[in-house]
Amino acid sequence: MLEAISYPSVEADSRLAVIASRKMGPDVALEKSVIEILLDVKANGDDALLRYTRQFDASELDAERLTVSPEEIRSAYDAVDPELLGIIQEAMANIEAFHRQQLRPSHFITKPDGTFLGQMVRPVEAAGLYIPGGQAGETPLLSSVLMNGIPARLAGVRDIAMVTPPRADGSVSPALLVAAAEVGITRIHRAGSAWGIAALAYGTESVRKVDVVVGPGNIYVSLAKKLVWGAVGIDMLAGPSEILVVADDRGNPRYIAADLLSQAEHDPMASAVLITTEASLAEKVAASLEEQLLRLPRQEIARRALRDYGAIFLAEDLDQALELANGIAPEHLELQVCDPWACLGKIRNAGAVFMGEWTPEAVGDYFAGPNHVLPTAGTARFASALGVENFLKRTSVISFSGNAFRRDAEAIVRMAEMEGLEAHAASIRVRMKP
Ligand SMILES: NC(=O)c1ccc[n+]([C@@H]2O[C@H](COP(=O)([O-])OP(=O)(O)OC[C@H]3O[C@@H](n4cnc5c(N)ncnc54)[C@H](O)[C@@H]3O)[C@@H](O)[C@H]2O)c1
Ligand SMILES: N[C@H](CO)Cc1c[nH]c[nH+]1
Ligand SMILES: [Zn+2]
Repeated sequence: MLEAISYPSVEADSRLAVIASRKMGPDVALEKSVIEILLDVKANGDDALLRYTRQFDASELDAERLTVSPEEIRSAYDAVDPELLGIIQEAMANIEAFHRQQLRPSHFITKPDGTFLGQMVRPVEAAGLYIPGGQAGETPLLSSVLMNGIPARLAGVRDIAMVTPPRADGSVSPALLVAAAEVGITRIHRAGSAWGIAALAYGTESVRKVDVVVGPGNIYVSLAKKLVWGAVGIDMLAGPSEILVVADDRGNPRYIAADLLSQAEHDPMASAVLITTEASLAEKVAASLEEQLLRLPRQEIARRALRDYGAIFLAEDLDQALELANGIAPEHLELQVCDPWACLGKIRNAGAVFMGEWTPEAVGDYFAGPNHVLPTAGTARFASALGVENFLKRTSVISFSGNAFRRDAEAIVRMAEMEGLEAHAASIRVRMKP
Protein backbone atom coordinates (compact mmCIF):
# COMPACT_ATOMS: atom_id res chain seq x y z
CA MET A 1 0.00 0.00 0.00
CA LEU A 2 1.40 3.40 -1.01
CA GLU A 3 1.74 5.85 1.88
CA ALA A 4 1.67 9.59 1.35
CA ILE A 5 5.04 11.31 1.73
CA SER A 6 5.11 14.98 2.70
CA TYR A 7 6.91 17.22 0.26
CA PRO A 8 9.38 18.77 0.81
CA SER A 9 11.12 16.33 3.16
CA VAL A 10 14.15 14.07 3.31
CA GLU A 11 11.91 11.08 2.70
CA ALA A 12 10.44 12.74 -0.40
CA ASP A 13 13.94 13.41 -1.72
CA SER A 14 14.95 9.80 -1.37
CA ARG A 15 11.77 8.57 -3.11
CA LEU A 16 12.32 11.12 -5.89
CA ALA A 17 15.85 9.77 -6.29
CA VAL A 18 14.44 6.26 -6.76
CA ILE A 19 12.02 7.54 -9.42
CA ALA A 20 14.86 9.44 -11.09
CA SER A 21 16.95 6.25 -11.19
CA ARG A 22 14.82 5.16 -14.17
CA LYS A 23 16.74 7.79 -16.15
CA MET A 24 18.96 6.21 -18.73
CA GLY A 25 22.27 6.87 -17.07
CA PRO A 26 25.41 4.88 -17.73
CA ASP A 27 24.62 1.30 -16.71
CA VAL A 28 27.66 -0.73 -17.60
CA ALA A 29 26.13 -4.22 -17.24
CA LEU A 30 22.95 -3.41 -19.15
CA GLU A 31 24.80 -1.53 -21.89
CA LYS A 32 27.29 -4.35 -22.25
CA SER A 33 24.53 -6.90 -22.78
CA VAL A 34 22.78 -4.69 -25.36
CA ILE A 35 26.04 -3.82 -27.17
CA GLU A 36 26.82 -7.53 -27.46
CA ILE A 37 23.45 -8.10 -29.09
CA LEU A 38 23.92 -5.19 -31.50
CA LEU A 39 27.39 -6.33 -32.56
CA ASP A 40 26.21 -9.90 -32.94
CA VAL A 41 23.38 -8.89 -35.30
CA LYS A 42 25.70 -6.57 -37.21
CA ALA A 43 28.21 -9.38 -37.72
CA ASN A 44 25.92 -12.38 -38.10
CA GLY A 45 22.68 -11.00 -39.54
CA ASP A 46 19.73 -13.39 -39.71
CA ASP A 47 21.60 -16.11 -37.79
CA ALA A 48 21.82 -13.84 -34.76
CA LEU A 49 18.25 -12.62 -35.18
CA LEU A 50 16.96 -16.19 -35.19
CA ARG A 51 19.12 -17.20 -32.26
CA TYR A 52 17.80 -14.39 -30.04
CA THR A 53 14.23 -14.79 -31.22
CA ARG A 54 14.32 -18.51 -30.48
CA GLN A 55 15.91 -17.92 -27.09
CA PHE A 56 13.52 -15.18 -25.94
CA ASP A 57 10.32 -15.23 -27.96
CA ALA A 58 9.52 -18.07 -30.37
CA SER A 59 11.57 -21.25 -29.99
CA GLU A 60 10.70 -22.72 -33.40
CA LEU A 61 11.01 -19.73 -35.74
CA ASP A 62 12.89 -20.37 -38.99
CA ALA A 63 14.53 -17.94 -41.41
CA GLU A 64 11.71 -18.05 -44.00
CA ARG A 65 9.31 -16.69 -41.40
CA LEU A 66 11.36 -13.67 -40.36
CA THR A 67 9.28 -11.59 -42.74
CA VAL A 68 5.47 -11.74 -42.60
CA SER A 69 3.98 -12.96 -45.89
CA PRO A 70 1.14 -11.25 -47.83
CA GLU A 71 -1.01 -14.39 -47.28
CA GLU A 72 -0.68 -13.98 -43.50
CA ILE A 73 -1.90 -10.42 -43.77
CA ARG A 74 -4.83 -11.47 -45.96
CA SER A 75 -5.90 -14.16 -43.49
CA ALA A 76 -5.44 -11.73 -40.58
CA TYR A 77 -8.36 -9.73 -42.02
CA ASP A 78 -10.57 -12.86 -41.69
CA ALA A 79 -9.53 -13.26 -38.06
CA VAL A 80 -10.24 -9.71 -36.96
CA ASP A 81 -13.69 -8.66 -35.78
CA PRO A 82 -15.09 -6.16 -38.33
CA GLU A 83 -16.23 -3.99 -35.45
CA LEU A 84 -12.64 -3.73 -34.21
CA LEU A 85 -11.54 -2.86 -37.74
CA GLY A 86 -14.12 -0.04 -37.76
CA ILE A 87 -12.77 1.27 -34.45
CA ILE A 88 -9.20 1.13 -35.76
CA GLN A 89 -10.28 3.16 -38.79
CA GLU A 90 -12.01 5.72 -36.58
CA ALA A 91 -8.90 6.12 -34.42
CA MET A 92 -6.81 6.40 -37.60
CA ALA A 93 -8.96 9.27 -38.86
CA ASN A 94 -8.45 11.18 -35.59
CA ILE A 95 -4.70 10.55 -35.54
CA GLU A 96 -4.34 11.48 -39.20
CA ALA A 97 -6.32 14.72 -38.84
CA PHE A 98 -4.13 15.79 -35.93
CA HIS A 99 -0.82 14.90 -37.59
CA ARG A 100 -1.74 16.50 -40.92
CA GLN A 101 -1.32 19.86 -39.15
CA GLN A 102 2.36 19.04 -38.66
CA LEU A 103 3.21 18.94 -42.38
CA ARG A 104 5.57 21.75 -43.31
CA PRO A 105 6.33 22.69 -46.92
CA SER A 106 9.74 23.51 -48.35
CA HIS A 107 10.29 27.26 -48.41
CA PHE A 108 12.44 29.75 -50.31
CA ILE A 109 13.10 33.46 -50.00
CA THR A 110 14.39 35.59 -52.83
CA LYS A 111 16.22 38.91 -52.53
CA PRO A 112 16.36 41.76 -55.04
CA ASP A 113 20.07 41.00 -55.66
CA GLY A 114 19.13 37.62 -57.11
CA THR A 115 19.90 35.54 -54.02
CA PHE A 116 17.75 32.47 -53.34
CA LEU A 117 17.81 30.98 -49.86
CA GLY A 118 15.65 28.09 -48.82
CA GLN A 119 14.97 24.87 -47.10
CA MET A 120 13.96 21.74 -48.96
CA VAL A 121 11.92 19.31 -46.87
CA ARG A 122 12.24 15.65 -47.87
CA PRO A 123 11.13 12.43 -46.22
CA VAL A 124 13.70 9.83 -45.22
CA GLU A 125 13.74 6.99 -47.72
CA ALA A 126 13.16 4.18 -45.24
CA ALA A 127 11.82 4.24 -41.69
CA GLY A 128 11.76 1.40 -39.16
CA LEU A 129 9.02 1.23 -36.55
CA TYR A 130 9.42 -0.74 -33.35
CA ILE A 131 6.08 -2.10 -32.18
CA PRO A 132 6.16 -3.62 -28.69
CA GLY A 133 5.08 -7.22 -28.44
CA GLY A 134 3.79 -7.02 -24.91
CA GLN A 135 4.51 -9.67 -22.35
CA ALA A 136 5.32 -12.84 -24.30
CA GLY A 137 3.87 -11.24 -27.42
CA GLU A 138 0.37 -11.71 -26.06
CA THR A 139 -0.66 -8.08 -25.70
CA PRO A 140 0.75 -6.32 -28.74
CA LEU A 141 0.21 -2.58 -28.83
CA LEU A 142 -1.83 -2.23 -31.99
CA SER A 143 -2.44 1.45 -31.17
CA SER A 144 1.32 1.95 -31.45
CA VAL A 145 1.15 0.77 -35.07
CA LEU A 146 -1.20 3.66 -35.81
CA MET A 147 0.81 6.20 -33.79
CA ASN A 148 4.08 5.29 -35.53
CA GLY A 149 2.81 4.48 -38.98
CA ILE A 150 0.49 7.40 -39.67
CA PRO A 151 3.06 10.20 -39.29
CA ALA A 152 5.55 8.18 -41.37
CA ARG A 153 3.01 7.82 -44.17
CA LEU A 154 1.97 11.49 -44.00
CA ALA A 155 5.63 12.49 -44.24
CA GLY A 156 5.82 10.56 -47.52
CA VAL A 157 8.21 7.77 -46.47
CA ARG A 158 8.19 5.15 -49.24
CA ASP A 159 9.55 2.18 -47.31
CA ILE A 160 8.00 1.77 -43.85
CA ALA A 161 9.32 -1.31 -42.08
CA MET A 162 7.96 -2.64 -38.80
CA VAL A 163 9.61 -5.03 -36.37
CA THR A 164 7.80 -6.71 -33.52
CA PRO A 165 8.48 -9.72 -31.33
CA PRO A 166 6.52 -12.81 -32.39
CA ARG A 167 4.36 -14.81 -30.02
CA ALA A 168 5.63 -18.12 -28.64
CA ASP A 169 4.30 -20.06 -31.66
CA GLY A 170 5.95 -17.62 -34.08
CA SER A 171 2.74 -15.89 -35.06
CA VAL A 172 2.04 -12.16 -34.93
CA SER A 173 -1.32 -10.95 -33.60
CA PRO A 174 -3.79 -10.63 -36.53
CA ALA A 175 -4.99 -7.30 -35.11
CA LEU A 176 -1.45 -5.97 -35.35
CA LEU A 177 -1.12 -7.17 -38.95
CA VAL A 178 -4.42 -5.61 -39.95
CA ALA A 179 -3.51 -2.31 -38.29
CA ALA A 180 -0.18 -2.36 -40.16
CA ALA A 181 -1.88 -3.01 -43.49
CA GLU A 182 -4.43 -0.26 -42.88
CA VAL A 183 -1.72 2.26 -42.08
CA GLY A 184 0.33 1.36 -45.17
CA ILE A 185 3.33 -0.36 -43.63
CA THR A 186 5.36 -1.94 -46.42
CA ARG A 187 7.07 -4.83 -44.61
CA ILE A 188 6.80 -6.56 -41.25
CA HIS A 189 9.60 -8.54 -39.63
CA ARG A 190 9.41 -10.83 -36.64
CA ALA A 191 12.16 -9.44 -34.45
CA GLY A 192 11.87 -7.85 -31.04
CA SER A 193 14.00 -6.14 -28.43
CA ALA A 194 17.55 -4.98 -29.13
CA TRP A 195 18.01 -7.46 -32.00
CA GLY A 196 15.00 -5.98 -33.81
CA ILE A 197 16.49 -2.49 -33.48
CA ALA A 198 19.91 -3.78 -34.65
CA ALA A 199 18.33 -5.39 -37.72
CA LEU A 200 16.70 -2.09 -38.71
CA ALA A 201 19.87 -0.09 -38.08
CA TYR A 202 22.45 -2.38 -39.70
CA GLY A 203 20.39 -4.62 -41.98
CA THR A 204 20.45 -8.40 -42.27
CA GLU A 205 19.78 -10.81 -45.15
CA SER A 206 16.02 -10.53 -44.44
CA VAL A 207 15.72 -7.01 -43.05
CA ARG A 208 16.75 -4.08 -45.27
CA LYS A 209 18.32 -1.33 -43.20
CA VAL A 210 16.48 1.94 -42.71
CA ASP A 211 17.41 5.58 -42.17
CA VAL A 212 15.46 6.30 -39.02
CA VAL A 213 14.22 4.05 -36.21
CA VAL A 214 11.26 5.13 -34.09
CA GLY A 215 8.85 3.70 -31.58
CA PRO A 216 8.37 2.76 -27.97
CA GLY A 217 9.67 -0.24 -26.11
CA ASN A 218 11.06 -1.63 -22.92
CA ILE A 219 14.46 -0.80 -21.45
CA TYR A 220 16.35 -3.03 -23.93
CA VAL A 221 14.63 -1.42 -26.90
CA SER A 222 15.28 2.10 -25.62
CA LEU A 223 18.91 1.43 -24.84
CA ALA A 224 19.43 -0.21 -28.24
CA LYS A 225 17.94 2.86 -29.93
CA LYS A 226 20.26 5.10 -27.96
CA LEU A 227 23.25 3.00 -29.02
CA VAL A 228 22.44 2.76 -32.75
CA TRP A 229 21.94 6.51 -33.03
CA GLY A 230 24.47 7.75 -35.57
CA ALA A 231 24.14 4.68 -37.78
CA VAL A 232 20.48 5.74 -38.04
CA GLY A 233 18.40 8.59 -36.70
CA ILE A 234 16.06 7.95 -33.80
CA ASP A 235 12.99 9.76 -32.54
CA MET A 236 13.63 9.83 -28.79
CA LEU A 237 13.81 7.49 -25.82
CA ALA A 238 10.23 6.28 -25.42
CA GLY A 239 10.77 3.78 -22.66
CA PRO A 240 8.63 2.28 -19.88
CA SER A 241 5.43 4.29 -19.45
CA GLU A 242 4.78 6.80 -16.71
CA ILE A 243 1.96 8.91 -15.37
CA LEU A 244 1.94 11.77 -12.91
CA VAL A 245 -1.37 13.06 -11.58
CA VAL A 246 -1.60 16.46 -9.91
CA ALA A 247 -4.80 16.68 -7.87
CA ASP A 248 -6.44 19.10 -5.47
CA ASP A 249 -9.48 18.54 -3.26
CA ARG A 250 -11.66 18.17 -6.38
CA GLY A 251 -9.86 15.03 -7.57
CA ASN A 252 -11.95 11.85 -7.72
CA PRO A 253 -9.94 9.14 -5.91
CA ARG A 254 -11.38 6.25 -7.94
CA TYR A 255 -10.61 7.96 -11.24
CA ILE A 256 -7.12 8.90 -10.11
CA ALA A 257 -6.32 5.37 -8.91
CA ALA A 258 -7.64 3.91 -12.16
CA ASP A 259 -5.49 6.29 -14.22
CA LEU A 260 -2.37 5.53 -12.18
CA LEU A 261 -2.96 1.81 -12.75
CA SER A 262 -3.54 2.33 -16.48
CA GLN A 263 0.15 3.10 -16.87
CA ALA A 264 1.47 0.90 -14.07
CA GLU A 265 0.10 -2.14 -15.90
CA HIS A 266 2.39 -1.54 -18.90
CA ASP A 267 5.64 -2.71 -17.37
CA PRO A 268 7.20 -3.49 -13.97
CA MET A 269 9.45 -0.56 -14.79
CA ALA A 270 6.51 1.81 -15.36
CA SER A 271 6.07 4.72 -12.95
CA ALA A 272 2.85 6.12 -11.42
CA VAL A 273 2.95 9.17 -9.15
CA LEU A 274 0.29 11.27 -7.47
CA ILE A 275 1.06 14.75 -6.16
CA THR A 276 -1.81 16.17 -4.18
CA THR A 277 -2.52 19.01 -1.80
CA GLU A 278 -5.15 16.96 0.09
CA ALA A 279 -4.17 14.39 2.74
CA SER A 280 -7.61 12.79 2.70
CA LEU A 281 -7.45 12.36 -1.09
CA ALA A 282 -4.05 10.70 -0.77
CA GLU A 283 -5.50 8.13 1.63
CA LYS A 284 -8.51 7.44 -0.55
CA VAL A 285 -6.39 6.99 -3.69
CA ALA A 286 -4.08 4.56 -1.85
CA ALA A 287 -7.08 2.50 -0.71
CA SER A 288 -8.66 2.57 -4.17
CA LEU A 289 -5.41 1.41 -5.74
CA GLU A 290 -5.46 -1.69 -3.55
CA GLU A 291 -9.09 -2.39 -4.33
CA GLN A 292 -8.74 -1.92 -8.09
CA LEU A 293 -5.47 -3.84 -8.30
CA LEU A 294 -7.28 -6.99 -7.23
CA ARG A 295 -9.42 -6.86 -10.36
CA LEU A 296 -6.58 -6.45 -12.86
CA PRO A 297 -5.29 -9.35 -14.96
CA ARG A 298 -1.89 -7.62 -15.00
CA GLN A 299 -2.01 -7.06 -11.25
CA GLU A 300 1.50 -8.42 -10.69
CA ILE A 301 3.10 -6.05 -13.21
CA ALA A 302 1.18 -3.04 -11.88
CA ARG A 303 1.96 -3.94 -8.28
CA ARG A 304 5.68 -4.10 -8.99
CA ALA A 305 5.60 -0.80 -10.86
CA LEU A 306 3.84 0.89 -7.92
CA ARG A 307 6.15 -0.70 -5.39
CA ASP A 308 9.33 0.19 -7.25
CA TYR A 309 8.48 3.45 -8.98
CA GLY A 310 5.19 4.62 -7.49
CA ALA A 311 4.64 7.42 -4.98
CA ILE A 312 2.08 9.71 -3.42
CA PHE A 313 3.48 13.11 -2.48
CA LEU A 314 1.60 15.55 -0.28
CA ALA A 315 2.46 19.10 -1.38
CA GLU A 316 1.80 22.29 0.58
CA ASP A 317 -0.06 24.01 -2.27
CA LEU A 318 -0.87 23.65 -5.93
CA ASP A 319 2.02 25.77 -7.17
CA GLN A 320 4.46 23.59 -5.28
CA ALA A 321 2.79 20.47 -6.70
CA LEU A 322 3.16 21.81 -10.25
CA GLU A 323 6.80 22.74 -9.68
CA LEU A 324 7.51 19.22 -8.44
CA ALA A 325 5.78 17.85 -11.55
CA ASN A 326 7.99 20.08 -13.74
CA GLY A 327 11.06 18.69 -12.00
CA ILE A 328 10.00 15.09 -12.69
CA ALA A 329 9.09 15.92 -16.33
CA PRO A 330 6.72 12.98 -16.76
CA GLU A 331 5.63 11.35 -19.99
CA HIS A 332 1.95 11.90 -19.09
CA LEU A 333 0.69 14.58 -16.75
CA GLU A 334 -2.93 14.61 -15.64
CA LEU A 335 -4.32 17.78 -14.06
CA GLN A 336 -7.19 16.52 -11.90
CA VAL A 337 -7.82 19.90 -10.35
CA CYS A 338 -10.63 22.39 -10.07
CA ASP A 339 -9.29 24.59 -12.88
CA PRO A 340 -6.81 22.70 -15.07
CA TRP A 341 -6.66 25.56 -17.60
CA ALA A 342 -5.36 27.88 -14.90
CA CYS A 343 -2.51 25.41 -14.27
CA LEU A 344 -1.56 24.71 -17.87
CA GLY A 345 0.58 27.83 -18.27
CA LYS A 346 2.73 26.71 -15.36
CA ILE A 347 3.61 23.39 -17.01
CA ARG A 348 7.05 23.42 -18.62
CA ASN A 349 8.07 19.76 -18.76
CA ALA A 350 5.67 16.99 -19.81
CA GLY A 351 5.23 14.74 -22.85
CA ALA A 352 1.45 15.26 -22.88
CA VAL A 353 -0.99 17.00 -20.55
CA PHE A 354 -4.48 15.63 -19.84
CA MET A 355 -6.96 18.20 -18.67
CA GLY A 356 -9.58 17.44 -16.05
CA GLU A 357 -11.61 14.43 -15.00
CA TRP A 358 -13.01 13.60 -18.45
CA THR A 359 -9.60 13.22 -19.97
CA PRO A 360 -8.08 10.05 -18.59
CA GLU A 361 -4.69 9.27 -20.11
CA ALA A 362 -6.14 6.30 -22.02
CA VAL A 363 -8.08 8.76 -24.21
CA GLY A 364 -4.74 9.85 -25.60
CA ASP A 365 -3.32 6.33 -25.81
CA TYR A 366 -5.94 5.28 -28.31
CA PHE A 367 -8.19 7.82 -29.79
CA ALA A 368 -7.86 11.58 -29.33
CA GLY A 369 -5.33 12.14 -32.13
CA PRO A 370 -2.04 13.43 -30.64
CA ASN A 371 0.75 10.88 -30.62
CA HIS A 372 1.11 8.46 -27.72
CA VAL A 373 4.80 7.83 -28.41
CA LEU A 374 6.27 10.21 -25.86
CA PRO A 375 9.54 10.93 -24.09
CA THR A 376 10.05 9.17 -20.76
CA ALA A 377 12.43 9.17 -17.79
CA GLY A 378 12.73 12.94 -17.55
CA THR A 379 13.55 13.42 -21.24
CA ALA A 380 10.41 15.56 -21.67
CA ARG A 381 12.75 18.33 -20.50
CA PHE A 382 14.11 18.42 -24.05
CA ALA A 383 12.20 15.93 -26.22
CA SER A 384 8.72 15.90 -27.73
CA ALA A 385 6.00 13.58 -28.97
CA LEU A 386 6.63 11.55 -32.10
CA GLY A 387 5.39 13.41 -35.15
CA VAL A 388 5.67 13.90 -38.89
CA GLU A 389 8.93 15.86 -38.42
CA ASN A 390 10.71 12.73 -37.14
CA PHE A 391 10.47 11.33 -40.67
CA LEU A 392 11.57 14.48 -42.48
CA LYS A 393 14.92 16.10 -43.20
CA ARG A 394 15.55 19.73 -44.07
CA THR A 395 18.18 20.52 -46.68
CA SER A 396 19.36 24.12 -47.00
CA VAL A 397 19.55 25.56 -50.51
CA ILE A 398 21.76 28.60 -51.27
CA SER A 399 22.05 30.38 -54.60
CA PHE A 400 24.07 33.65 -55.00
CA SER A 401 24.09 35.90 -58.03
CA GLY A 402 27.32 37.48 -59.29
CA ASN A 403 26.26 40.82 -57.81
CA ALA A 404 25.55 39.31 -54.40
CA PHE A 405 28.88 37.45 -54.51
CA ARG A 406 30.90 40.55 -55.35
CA ARG A 407 29.16 42.51 -52.59
CA ASP A 408 29.97 39.94 -49.87
CA ALA A 409 33.29 38.54 -51.13
CA GLU A 410 35.62 40.77 -49.13
CA ALA A 411 33.76 40.12 -45.87
CA ILE A 412 33.92 36.37 -46.42
CA VAL A 413 37.65 36.52 -47.15
CA ARG A 414 38.20 38.45 -43.92
CA MET A 415 36.33 35.85 -41.88
CA ALA A 416 38.22 32.96 -43.49
CA GLU A 417 41.55 34.70 -42.82
CA MET A 418 40.55 35.26 -39.22
CA GLU A 419 40.04 31.50 -38.89
CA GLY A 420 43.35 30.83 -40.61
CA LEU A 421 41.62 28.89 -43.38
CA GLU A 422 43.49 30.10 -46.46
CA ALA A 423 41.89 27.67 -48.90
CA HIS A 424 38.47 28.98 -47.95
CA ALA A 425 39.63 32.54 -48.63
CA ALA A 426 41.24 31.48 -51.91
CA SER A 427 38.00 29.91 -53.14
CA ILE A 428 36.46 33.37 -52.87
CA ARG A 429 39.43 35.36 -54.21
CA VAL A 430 39.72 33.21 -57.30
CA ARG A 431 36.28 34.47 -58.32
CA MET A 432 37.04 38.10 -57.46
CA LYS A 433 39.66 38.40 -60.19
CA PRO A 434 38.39 39.25 -63.66
N1 LIG B 1 6.91 5.96 -23.99
C1 LIG B 1 6.04 5.59 -24.89
O1 LIG B 1 5.67 6.37 -25.75
C2 LIG B 1 5.50 4.20 -24.85
C3 LIG B 1 4.43 3.82 -25.69
C4 LIG B 1 3.96 2.52 -25.64
C5 LIG B 1 4.60 1.60 -24.82
N2 LIG B 1 5.63 1.99 -24.03
C6 LIG B 1 6.39 1.06 -23.21
O2 LIG B 1 6.90 0.10 -24.11
C7 LIG B 1 7.18 -1.07 -23.37
C8 LIG B 1 6.63 -2.26 -24.08
O3 LIG B 1 7.18 -3.36 -23.46
P1 LIG B 1 6.69 -4.80 -23.82
O4 LIG B 1 7.27 -5.78 -22.90
O5 LIG B 1 5.22 -4.73 -23.92
O6 LIG B 1 7.23 -5.05 -25.29
P2 LIG B 1 8.70 -4.90 -25.92
O7 LIG B 1 8.54 -5.41 -27.32
O8 LIG B 1 9.26 -3.57 -25.73
O9 LIG B 1 9.58 -5.90 -25.05
C9 LIG B 1 9.52 -7.28 -25.26
C10 LIG B 1 10.82 -7.75 -25.95
O10 LIG B 1 11.88 -7.64 -24.99
C11 LIG B 1 12.56 -8.87 -24.97
N3 LIG B 1 13.26 -9.14 -23.71
C12 LIG B 1 12.75 -9.64 -22.56
N4 LIG B 1 13.76 -9.85 -21.67
C13 LIG B 1 14.91 -9.47 -22.27
C14 LIG B 1 16.29 -9.45 -21.86
N5 LIG B 1 16.66 -9.86 -20.67
N6 LIG B 1 17.21 -8.99 -22.74
C15 LIG B 1 16.82 -8.56 -23.98
N7 LIG B 1 15.56 -8.57 -24.40
C16 LIG B 1 14.60 -9.02 -23.57
C17 LIG B 1 11.47 -9.89 -25.25
O11 LIG B 1 12.01 -11.13 -25.64
C18 LIG B 1 10.71 -9.19 -26.37
O12 LIG B 1 11.34 -9.38 -27.60
C19 LIG B 1 6.58 -0.88 -21.99
O13 LIG B 1 7.62 -0.51 -21.13
C20 LIG B 1 5.62 0.26 -22.19
O14 LIG B 1 5.43 0.97 -21.01
C21 LIG B 1 6.09 3.26 -24.05
N1 LIG C 1 0.54 4.53 -22.59
C1 LIG C 1 1.45 4.09 -23.63
C2 LIG C 1 2.53 5.14 -23.76
O1 LIG C 1 3.28 5.21 -22.62
C3 LIG C 1 0.78 3.87 -24.96
C4 LIG C 1 -0.23 2.79 -25.01
C5 LIG C 1 -0.52 1.94 -26.02
N2 LIG C 1 -1.54 1.16 -25.64
C6 LIG C 1 -1.89 1.52 -24.44
N3 LIG C 1 -1.09 2.49 -24.04
ZN1 LIG D 1 -0.97 3.15 -22.03
